[in-house]
Amino acid sequence: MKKFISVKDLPSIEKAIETAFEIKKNPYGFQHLGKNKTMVLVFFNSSLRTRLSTQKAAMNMGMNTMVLNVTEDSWQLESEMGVVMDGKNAEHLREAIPVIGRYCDVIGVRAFAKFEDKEADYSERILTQFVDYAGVPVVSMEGATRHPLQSYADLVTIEEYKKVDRPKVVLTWAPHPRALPQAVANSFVEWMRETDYELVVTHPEGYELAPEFMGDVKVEYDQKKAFEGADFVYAKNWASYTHYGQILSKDFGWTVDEAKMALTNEAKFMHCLPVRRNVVVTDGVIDSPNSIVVEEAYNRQVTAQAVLKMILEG
Ligand SMILES: NCCC[C@H](NC(=O)CCC(=O)O)C(=O)O
Ligand SMILES: NC(=O)OP(=O)(O)O
Repeated sequence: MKKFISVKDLPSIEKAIETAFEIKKNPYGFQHLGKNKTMVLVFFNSSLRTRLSTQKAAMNMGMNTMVLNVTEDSWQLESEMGVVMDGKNAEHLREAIPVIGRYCDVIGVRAFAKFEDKEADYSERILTQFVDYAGVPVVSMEGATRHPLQSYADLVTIEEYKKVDRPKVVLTWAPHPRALPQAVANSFVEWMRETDYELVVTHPEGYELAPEFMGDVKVEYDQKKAFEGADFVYAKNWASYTHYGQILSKDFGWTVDEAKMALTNEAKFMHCLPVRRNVVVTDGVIDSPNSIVVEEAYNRQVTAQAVLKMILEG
């Protein structure tokens, strides 16, 4: 595997699941692959899980890791081509990326949607430059439109907990005080479409995801109806795609609570984290035995390691 930006980069979904379970059983069995190799993790945005799980994954593979936080104490990096750089940005990605690439064997990069320009976000302006100029494989640690490491962990988590071959998986929008990217939701849909699960997406009107991600996936605007018989409930907030980056609703009627979970087939509750308690989900649901958010987060380490294995094997 030469890069990991979307589900399309995998050899196959079956092989990805198989590799993840192989790693989960034997996390230290592949250290020879990463010996004397280095991964640089570049963060344009905050992180807890991705930062730690990806570093741990690289270490388990025998690799060294370095982390670059593009924040106020590093050079601010320009991503737009052809600009007169007389503002705050001291260095262009066009130089910075190949320089980073010379210091390592794999680059991980996190660059969220900025919500300033839909075209810049949906063309993955930053991530694409990394892929084009790094000279080494690039792993997305959440781009503007996708979060493939998250979705891979979500898939493996569902595979571990499913009680039927074709579980009903519900992606539900939930309220949030801030405008969050569509990346986790887009990616979740993209990965679920590669399976034969029954996928239902529920959200208020105006929160439709980009058609290239949704395809013919069913939208059920009645959240309670969507929850009926669900085996997995995956909650996430995202800002509007059509009214790009706007918050159209903060309706707590969409919070995932015990009454709605009672409509499901004893569904497991999932969220990528970090989560706003009693806004996105009630304490009662996230603290219940059906909440699998911590194991889901642990699987971030497992699947990051599986990605590195597939990359290091070429
Ligand atoms: N990688 C997991 C989610 C990251 C990001 N969440 C956030 O920014 C939450 C921040 C807050 O709750 O203030 C998102 O939704 O894409
Ligand atoms: N789920 C996830 O990506 O978490 P972080 O934003 O903390 O990395």
